[in-house]
Amino acid sequence: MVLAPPWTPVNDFSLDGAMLAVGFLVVGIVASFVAIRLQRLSKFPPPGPRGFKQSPTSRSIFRGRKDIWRQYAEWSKIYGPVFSFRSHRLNIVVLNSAKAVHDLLDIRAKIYSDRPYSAIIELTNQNKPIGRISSQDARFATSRRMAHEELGQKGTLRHLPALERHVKLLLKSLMSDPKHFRQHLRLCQSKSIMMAIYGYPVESDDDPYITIHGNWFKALNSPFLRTGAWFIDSYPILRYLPTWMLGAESHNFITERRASNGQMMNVPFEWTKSEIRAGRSYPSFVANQLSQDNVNPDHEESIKYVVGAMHMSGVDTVLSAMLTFLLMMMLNPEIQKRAQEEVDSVVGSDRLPQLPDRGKLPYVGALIQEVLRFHPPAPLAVTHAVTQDDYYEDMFIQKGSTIVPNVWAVTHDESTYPEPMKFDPMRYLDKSDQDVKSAQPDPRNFVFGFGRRVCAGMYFAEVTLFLQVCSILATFNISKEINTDGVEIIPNVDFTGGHISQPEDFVCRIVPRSDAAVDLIMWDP
Ligand code: HEM
Repeated sequence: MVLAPPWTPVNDFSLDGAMLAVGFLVVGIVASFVAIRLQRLSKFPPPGPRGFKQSPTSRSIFRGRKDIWRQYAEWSKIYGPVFSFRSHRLNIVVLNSAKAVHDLLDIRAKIYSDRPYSAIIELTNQNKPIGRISSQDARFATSRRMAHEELGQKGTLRHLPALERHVKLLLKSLMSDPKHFRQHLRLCQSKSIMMAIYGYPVESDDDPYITIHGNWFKALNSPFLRTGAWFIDSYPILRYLPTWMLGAESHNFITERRASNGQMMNVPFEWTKSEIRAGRSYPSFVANQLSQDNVNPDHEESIKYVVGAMHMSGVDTVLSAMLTFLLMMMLNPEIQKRAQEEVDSVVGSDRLPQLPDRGKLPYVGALIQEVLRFHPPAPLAVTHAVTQDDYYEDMFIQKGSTIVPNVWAVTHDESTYPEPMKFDPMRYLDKSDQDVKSAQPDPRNFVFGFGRRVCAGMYFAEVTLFLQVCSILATFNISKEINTDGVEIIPNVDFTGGHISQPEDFVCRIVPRSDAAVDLIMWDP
């Protein structure tokens, strides 16, 4: 006799079915729970100061601390080289190491070369110049090509005689009125930029274009324009409200900034057009581009926004490096002397340095690299944005995140640049033939930005820097100023905040090196 198992149900089929269904349900619930957990786990953003939201405290960080790059570098010691935080709805990812900036902004440039959308930038009409347009906009590639054509290596060389003339005038001003070196350096760079891009001859500090640019720059560096500082960048719908509803301070800022951007873009551009119509134009960037066939209104607008960005970016960046150069020469007389000896041995004393000397002056080249490393003119470069979801070392970086390259942290990373606060051009020179690897990475790979957004005026910047630095070394000694008690004034090594950071005001003595140097400065061929 075969006994049925005691647990055999009367109705086999329905009980099995019910149990199976319950089983599937349980497995399904567990599986989806695990899947959701796994997905959440795998979508962990880079670590960072969580709960750091836009609050009165964070507002003071964004708007208060001037050297925010140092704040970020301190956070990177806690959270790692890639950290993130939120400001309202903005995801902000800060990159603090050479590896991270290279891996993401150079190697993955295809998706990391956009600019973050910003309602405040749009409201202030700053969204059209090349520095702000999206990498996905059709005008981006043509604008970059145009900039390369006009102020790349070949294009810059066309302006060399004008650049040398402006440096000569700079030397004359430094000799006759050394105390106002900041104004003279600024004027020299403004002359060079305005001539190269608009063909406009800036005559003096009182020139109306110098004033327009000066006002524009002050606002650029205002804490108002710091990444994450604006509530409406997180809630762009608010940009449709009348601006007075954002408060009097914001309303005034937006109104003034809009007018200032308009002036920067339109006034010099219209001046060049009128010169062309009158048949008198220097072969500037604008004149060259407008003289091409088939320039339609769209193309004309692109030209206007490329040169506008070059004007905006090209003056105070170089000025920053030149001021850091003077400060470092004053504080490091032995480095100054060594550089002067190199210039003397290559250039001699009967002419000023010229561009072809550059390759024969390795120490001066290294000195300029060290100036750029010691204080990058744009310590946080310009923010990028990522155009699709991405992972980096298991961290999830959400599409649209704002990416902040902390250039200052990279150039002050002890593992790459030992004793980062020491000014030492020898970092880039091989100490001996056997010790080739001792040379540290060229900071120009970081300070001029990354990937498809790398500085569009890099070559022009390097040429103007070389001519100014080298000509000053050839003709002047820079030393500490003496106060009325006969005591040397030791300057603070301190820098302004903002997108483009420069040494805070300081004093120094700038004296011609010899009678021969005076003759050289005064001699007009
Ligand atoms: C020492 C001098 C300079 C430094 C350190 C510097 C640095 C930079 C940096 C960090 C960026 C952002 C790159 C990025 O987003 O990754 C940039 C962009 C730019 N720079 Fe420079 N710059 C200098 C001089 C100049 C000069 C002289 C010009 C013009 C003649 C210029 C024109 C531009 C333009 C147009 C952009 C925007 C490029 C874009 O968004 O596609 N810069 N620069």
